[in-house]
Amino acid sequence: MAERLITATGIEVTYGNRRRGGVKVLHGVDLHLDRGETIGIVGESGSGKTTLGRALIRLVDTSAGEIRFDGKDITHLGEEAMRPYRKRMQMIFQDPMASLNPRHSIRQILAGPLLFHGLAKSEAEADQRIAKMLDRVGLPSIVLQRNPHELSGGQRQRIGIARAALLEPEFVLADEIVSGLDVSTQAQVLNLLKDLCRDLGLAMAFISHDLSVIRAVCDRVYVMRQGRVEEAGDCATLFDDPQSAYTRELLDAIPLPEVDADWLKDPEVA
Ligand SMILES: Nc1ncnc2c1ncn2[C@@H]1O[C@H](COP(=O)(O)OP(=O)(O)OP(=O)(O)O)[C@@H](O)[C@H]1O
Repeated sequence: MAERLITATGIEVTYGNRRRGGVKVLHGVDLHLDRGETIGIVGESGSGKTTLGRALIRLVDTSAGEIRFDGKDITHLGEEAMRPYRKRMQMIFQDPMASLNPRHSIRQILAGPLLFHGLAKSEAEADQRIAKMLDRVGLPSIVLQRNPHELSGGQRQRIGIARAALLEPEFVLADEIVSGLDVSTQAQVLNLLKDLCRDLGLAMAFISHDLSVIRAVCDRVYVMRQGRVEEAGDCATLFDDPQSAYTRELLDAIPLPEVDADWLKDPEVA
C-alpha cells in the first residue's frame, strides 16, 4: 500500500493582522499526498492555490488546522526544528529569474545548497553531483560558468529543477513553473519533471491554472475555489466526469492544444 507523506487537515490561512480581522483566504482545506504521487492544484486566479502550496511546506503560517509530514505534526515547528524538513521539501518557482541569484554563476547556484545541507562534503564532490544532475536535466556543462540571465527560460527552469532535485527531497512544490514558457518548451520541462519524479520516487504538488498541464502531469487533482476545495479526485475521472459546475467551467475553458502529436509522450494525453 502507498505510504502517506503529507496530510493537511482543516487548513486555514489568514493574511494580515488576525486581531484586526485579517483576511482569511483558506477555509478548512483537507489534502493528502502519498510518496511518489503527483497531485495537481488548480483553480481560478485568487482561489488560494499558491497559499495552500506554501502552507504545506510551512512558508506561510496557518491560523488553524494541522500539517503532517512523514507522520510528524509540523504545523507549529519553529524554524530551528523545521530545518531538517526544509531539505526534504523543495520548491520550484514560477519565475526562475527571481529565485536564482543574478550575480551568481549557475555552478555557485547549484553547489551552494549542496554544501550548506552537507550533501556534498567538498567542492569536488559537489561538482561531481552537479555534473551528473546537469546530464540528467539535459544541459551542457558550459552553462555552469554562465549567469542566470545568459540562459533561456527553459534552461533556467531546468536549473531550478536541478537545484531542487540535487537535494534529494521527498516532496517538491512546483508553482506555475511552465506558464512563462512556449508550448514545446513546456512539454519538454513537464516530461523532464515527470521522469525525475518517477525515477527518484518524488511526491509533487503541481500548481497550475492550466488544466491541460495538470492532466498531463498529475495522478490526482484538487480544484480550488475561493479558498475551499471545490472538488478532488483521480485525474482521469475528474476530467471525464466533473461533478461540480465550476470544474466543468474550468474544463470548458481549456483551449485546444496548439500542437497535438508531440505535446507529450503519453498518447493518452495528446
Ligand atoms: N501576502 C499576502 N497578503 C495578503 N493577501 C494575500 C497575500 N498573498 C495572497 N493574498 C490573497 O490571498 C488570496 C489567494 O491568493 P493566492 O495567490 O494563494 O491564489 P492563487 O490561486 O494562487 O492565485 P493566482 O493563480 O493568481 O496566483 C487572493 O485573494 C490574494 O489576493
